[in-house]
Amino acid sequence: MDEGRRHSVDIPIKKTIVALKRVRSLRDPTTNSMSKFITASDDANWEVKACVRETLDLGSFNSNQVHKSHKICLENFMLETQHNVGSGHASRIINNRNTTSKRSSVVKIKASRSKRSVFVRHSCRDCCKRPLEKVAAPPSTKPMPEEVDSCSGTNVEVAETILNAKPAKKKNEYVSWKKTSSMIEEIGMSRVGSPSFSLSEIQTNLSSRSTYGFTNNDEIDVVDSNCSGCGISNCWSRTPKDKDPTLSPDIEAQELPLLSTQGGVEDHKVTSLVSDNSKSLCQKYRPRSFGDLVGLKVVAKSLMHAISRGKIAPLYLFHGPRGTGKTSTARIFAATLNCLSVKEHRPCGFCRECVFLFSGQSRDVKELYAATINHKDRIKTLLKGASRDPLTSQFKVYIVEECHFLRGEILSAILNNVEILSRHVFVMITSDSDKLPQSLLSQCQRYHFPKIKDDDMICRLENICIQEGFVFERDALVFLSSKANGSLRDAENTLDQLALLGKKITLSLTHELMGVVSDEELLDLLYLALSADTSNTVRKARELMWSRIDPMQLVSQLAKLIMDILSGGCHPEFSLAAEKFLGKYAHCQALDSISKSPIQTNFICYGCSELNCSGNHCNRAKLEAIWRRAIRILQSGSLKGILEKEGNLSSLHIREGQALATIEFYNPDHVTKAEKSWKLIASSLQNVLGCHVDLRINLLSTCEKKNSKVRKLSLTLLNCSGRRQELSESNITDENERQYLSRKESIDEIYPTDYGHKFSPQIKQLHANTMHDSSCFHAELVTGNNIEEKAQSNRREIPAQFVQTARISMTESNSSKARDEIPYISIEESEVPPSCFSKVLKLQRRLLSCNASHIICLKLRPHSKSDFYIPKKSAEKAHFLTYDSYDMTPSSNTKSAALNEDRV
Ligand SMILES: Nc1ncnc2c1ncn2[C@@H]1O[C@H](COP(=O)(O)OP(=O)(O)OP(=O)(O)O)[C@@H](O)[C@H]1O
Ligand SMILES: [Zn+2]
Repeated sequence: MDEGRRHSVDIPIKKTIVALKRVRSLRDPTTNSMSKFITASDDANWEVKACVRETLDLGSFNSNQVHKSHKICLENFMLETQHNVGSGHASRIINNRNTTSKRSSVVKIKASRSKRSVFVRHSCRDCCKRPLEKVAAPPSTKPMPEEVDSCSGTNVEVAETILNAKPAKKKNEYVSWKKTSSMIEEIGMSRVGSPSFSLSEIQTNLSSRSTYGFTNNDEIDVVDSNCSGCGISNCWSRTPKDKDPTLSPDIEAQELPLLSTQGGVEDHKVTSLVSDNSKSLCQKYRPRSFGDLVGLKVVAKSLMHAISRGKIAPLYLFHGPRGTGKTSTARIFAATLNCLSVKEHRPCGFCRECVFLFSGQSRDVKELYAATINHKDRIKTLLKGASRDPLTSQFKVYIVEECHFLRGEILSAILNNVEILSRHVFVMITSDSDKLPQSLLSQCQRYHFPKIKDDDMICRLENICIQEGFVFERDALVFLSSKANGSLRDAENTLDQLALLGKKITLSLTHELMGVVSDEELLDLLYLALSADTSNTVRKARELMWSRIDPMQLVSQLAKLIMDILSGGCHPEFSLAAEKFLGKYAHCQALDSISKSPIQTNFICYGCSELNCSGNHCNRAKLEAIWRRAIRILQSGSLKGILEKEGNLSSLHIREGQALATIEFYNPDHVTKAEKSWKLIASSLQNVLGCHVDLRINLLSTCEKKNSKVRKLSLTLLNCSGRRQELSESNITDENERQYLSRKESIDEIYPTDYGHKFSPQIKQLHANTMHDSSCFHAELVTGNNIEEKAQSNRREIPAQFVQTARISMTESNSSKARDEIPYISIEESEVPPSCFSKVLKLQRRLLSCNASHIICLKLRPHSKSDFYIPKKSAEKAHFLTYDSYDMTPSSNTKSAALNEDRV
């Protein structure tokens, strides 16, 4: 359960090897601990002195079990390994669990995809014999040679390997030594020069064991060994498994915290003590309280509530991508379940249970790999052990890693027993929940661990950098996060590797380490390629490939960049590259065509069916990114300035290749300006979105600015293809808007000149007369000379109901009743997208039922003003007509409210 026990170091092997090749020559042994990487480096020199076993610890140690001299020893080892000094002479003996089966610590080196895990077990008999009190004692001041001597000749750690390569296929989850050795070779241990690490010896030792890792102990403890714990930070040995009577009270009395309750980077300081240098960042910053978890608020909250309300399920499933905190959360959960503190913040990190758990000494919390229990006998043993009451804790917790590897019968055994067991919790962990059978999924409480968002990751990395005293370029961290694919562990590991190069984390260094080309270079290449400069393109591409990058990587980066540019509107996280691209190469035709190519997907309002979207369910960041890009394309500086500072794209709906964009201002002057240039704005948005854009320009009152949730009462239907001036009670009350309205008395200001000609003088007059009349509705759904006629001719395309309703209104409007008392609706069916018919109907019905004083129908034929039909009497009361728009704006307060409540 402890750090070392599960995996002291999680290193993606390939990445590390590549990184180390680069890093090794540059590292500074006084500042950088390479110990954990040496394990994975293919040319590390393993000919070391006897004390190496202590220094080889890959960072697994108990944070309060530190020993300065061993740190020195470690540093010395670093030097020695580099200079190939000395030869190991400590004998290596495979830990035999059948002896005084005690703790050892395990280093797991993960080959992330292959699911192989390498466990390197270390134990140190001499060191381990030291009583624990020594552990907590001040760091030894003994000179290093004494330490070396004290360690020499002892039996030392040997590598043990479990390769769970394909356990699902293999019945025997323990892979043959052949595989083991090849794995060791793979991680660089083939270079072991000293007898202590000779493969043959390990082989002999390992092969002398019939099985690996398991004996018939009544409870399975994969990592037990015969080491009783030396208390040295760099030693992987552990204190005895049996409860050390001196430990718990002492620790409690000393109040030596292993972890914080508040979370945050600061707290880790406490835990790191002297041995920080040899810990990987992942270990050092492993979360130890719910507050430490990044990007897992919901999960943390839910688990905390479960505990505080005593609703503990017997079976949990934590699933999600790698490196997102599943194991850490499981440990925190287990710690909280058993924490003895009565205070609010749990796990406290101080109490006996917390200390035991986080130091890997808890006897009641066990972390198991599916492969290790994938055998009938073993699961039997495990369940037998589980059936006993917890030894010291409140709950026995079994954390089963990679549970998708569990065989059907094993899983059934667990599921059959899990309900019977009391005070036992199984936490199943998997990164591949698709492989899990339904039986498991339906029995457990599932928690999904999403990929960590880049922003969260950047924030975390920044904190770490500050805490570690790194000088960093934020762009480097942004880049790191973007490459981590949601895995915080990956990001931390890469940062760790970068830190080996020095305390300056720069973008260029990051690029180099990760073997990628910078955006700048990539854009240059893309520019060349798209501007048909073949020879230079080839030259540039060669240059890049010869310098450092793999051709496939280059192609993949290029493809991604192009995708980013194409999707820049919908994925603002990618827009950095796209922005550069557009800003720098706006003149390039080919690039223009890429960036302007239509985006077919409805990416703004996912499944949003609300037409008058307030923007709440649209992603604000995305809208902002689109808005920024649209502004940038504009030519006019003054318009740009106004839109940038005063304007806001509040919503965007894309349906069937048509977009409806709403932009908002708080000042009528800005609205006027925007209206005058609406064509420009619409076309720049069109460029960004790649589809036809209908624009709405809204004036918001200042009180709306204060409370952006308060929206005007308005209702918009379907895709507008024009603008709308919104007049509602909210803006009427505002002084600015009053001014705005009064200015609008001149009808020519209402519509820009392009459209002015489309309106007859009567219509214009009508607008002017009714502009401030808030007693009537305005509806404008429509165009067409003869709705009935059109309905007939298009009957097949228009749902019967729609036609019928249209007829009704037509009929009603033509009835003997005065037209000014009857809502009149006519419909230009050809312009109504079929998907919107039902909405037209709903609106229509609502209007009919709410006794609107007047509904004016404006038949619009954009190029023929004679087409306008306005019932004369209605016209007197008519309020406001937009054009060419399926749009209605209720302006009476009460009616507006009624309508709004019932929004389609
Ligand atoms: N949500 C997170 N909050 C804080 N740290 C995290 C988080 N996720 C990952 N880390 C960092 O990554 C390291 C590994 O996390 P952990 O082992 O919990 O991930 P995991 O999801 O269990 O991964 P895997 O599935 O590969 O076992 C932690 O030590 C921590 O430094
Ligand atoms: Zn506690």
